[in-house]
Amino acid sequence: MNGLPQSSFPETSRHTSLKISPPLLPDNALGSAISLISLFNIVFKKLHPLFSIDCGVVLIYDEQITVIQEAYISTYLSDREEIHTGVINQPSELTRLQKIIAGFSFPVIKSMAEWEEEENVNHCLVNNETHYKYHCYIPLEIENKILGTLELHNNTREFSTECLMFCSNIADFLADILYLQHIQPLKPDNQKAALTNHSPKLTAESINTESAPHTDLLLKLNEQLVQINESDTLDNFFSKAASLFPLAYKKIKKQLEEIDAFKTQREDESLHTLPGDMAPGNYPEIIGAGPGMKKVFALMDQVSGSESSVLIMGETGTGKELIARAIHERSERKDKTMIKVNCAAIPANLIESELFGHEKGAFTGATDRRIGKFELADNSTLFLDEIGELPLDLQVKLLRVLQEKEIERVGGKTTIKTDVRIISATNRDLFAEVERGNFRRDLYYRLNVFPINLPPLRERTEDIPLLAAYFLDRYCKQKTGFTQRAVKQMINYRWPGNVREMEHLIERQVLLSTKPVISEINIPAAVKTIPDKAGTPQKIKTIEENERDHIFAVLQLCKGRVSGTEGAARLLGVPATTLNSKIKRLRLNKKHF
Ligand SMILES: Nc1ncnc2c1ncn2[C@@H]1O[C@H](COP(=O)(O)OP(=O)(O)OP(=O)(O)O)[C@@H](O)[C@H]1O
Repeated sequence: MNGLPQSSFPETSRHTSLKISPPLLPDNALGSAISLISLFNIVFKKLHPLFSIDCGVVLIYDEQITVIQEAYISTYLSDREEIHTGVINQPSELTRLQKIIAGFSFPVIKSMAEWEEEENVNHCLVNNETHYKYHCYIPLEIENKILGTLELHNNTREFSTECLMFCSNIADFLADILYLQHIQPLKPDNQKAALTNHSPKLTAESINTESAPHTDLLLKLNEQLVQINESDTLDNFFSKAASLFPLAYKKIKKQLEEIDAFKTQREDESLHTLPGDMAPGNYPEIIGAGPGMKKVFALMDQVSGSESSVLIMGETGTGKELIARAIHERSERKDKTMIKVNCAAIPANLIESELFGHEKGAFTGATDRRIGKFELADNSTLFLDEIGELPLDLQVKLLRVLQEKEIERVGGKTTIKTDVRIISATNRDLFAEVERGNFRRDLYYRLNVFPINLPPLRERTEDIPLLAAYFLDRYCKQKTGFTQRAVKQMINYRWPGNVREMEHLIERQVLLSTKPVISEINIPAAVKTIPDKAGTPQKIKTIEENERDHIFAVLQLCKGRVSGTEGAARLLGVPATTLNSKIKRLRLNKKHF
């Protein structure tokens, strides 16, 4: 504002938070100054982070547009990260440049270069040493009458169409309020008509002045605003403003909501960055930095070096096997491979031979001697996965082996000494199974020397971004990351299949997404579940899924062999050709066995 005296820019308030500063009460107690500046501050604070506007000015002209009656200036001080607001309430005559600006009857964007070319001078604010490079002027207009101008100035960033659109709406609200406050007191009868005629958006009801002269409204406004103090929040301010200017408030609120929504959308589309202080600890292959996993890591530290039996409990896919392997690999037994038995995947009639081995001819089909998993795990660790599925008769045998530390092969006559450390895992509530009589109490206590509970993924959402980044890196080195939206989607999902489900989802997402950043996650629709024996919800599998899982388990047991006496076809009771075509149809891959 060239020509405005520097002394007429008193420093009124500094805003660093969402609190409203005490309202300025000028000598003439202009209610309008207070309300407009408060609104202007709020609006500018919202506009600044969104469009990087460095300076905003509201100029209010006199009736003839020859004098600036009032002006509010909000400047963003980047070095101090704060907004500084000034008010002018001494009328001053419009300069040549200001007359041009006041003559703009529609929004105008001008650069420093354009001003210099057209007027030989750039438009700059006298009290601000910055010569702004980009300018935007929006008339505050009601019914073709210019009441003032909303000016916006930027140092580095050009004004976008989006910004112009938003700010034009903001200018409309400011004009509404300006009009309301500067209207001359009218006779009550005329007032309603005048207000409705001038601005269809403002009704008599909106200012509730059916009989009172307009000055009453200003007094009321002043009274209310004086009550606004340091402790008032933005919401408080708005609820007070709402009672005074219901319609204008509604519009402004809508606009601010739109700005917020736009901001959220921009944030959602921005790249999610991981906090830097989440470096892996002792277990780089296990991702987790939240309190839940830290507790697990501390327990692992305590038990790894010992010989104690460990029972790992947790829902399916929470990483029980991963933890078991990590414990083994940090134990004295690490030089020998950990042996795994999945108690749920082996048919009941074969589990004994699987665990303890059999002699040749021990039963029909036992054409060779077979070494059991216990013998294989000698001087190593035996990982008994899904221990809750072990049939009761085998629970007795297992307990005896654990107590006596020796086994007998099925059909064998000699006992074999074994030195095996047991780590078992279950996704059932094993203690509840003991209470129900499905699991032997003595075996439970023998296995549960050192319990580790793995929290489900939905209870450690802080680990989700880390796990997502880890799997993205594993499945695709070319992709750079996820948007905030994608991370939010993952955090809000319940992950019934836990980390395994997440791993598969990201693997799939990598294939589906063509962009370098994964912007959206195809979260599965809610699946229906039925409780299993233990009451744990289980996904309802289709017949094909069930068939696939069963064939997969038997093939795993037979190490991928389909035909022959030790082949899966025989165990499943179908010809090898039938099994082969099923394997093909179900897209089972032999390389997995
Ligand atoms: N914290 C983790 N960090 C990295 N990968 C993990 C983590 N937890 C689980 N995974 C991965 O998720 C998948 C499932 O883990 P795992 O097989 O250990 O789960 P589980 O609890 O034993 O499952 P189930 O009960 O179904 O046998 C594996 O690929 C594993 O590597």
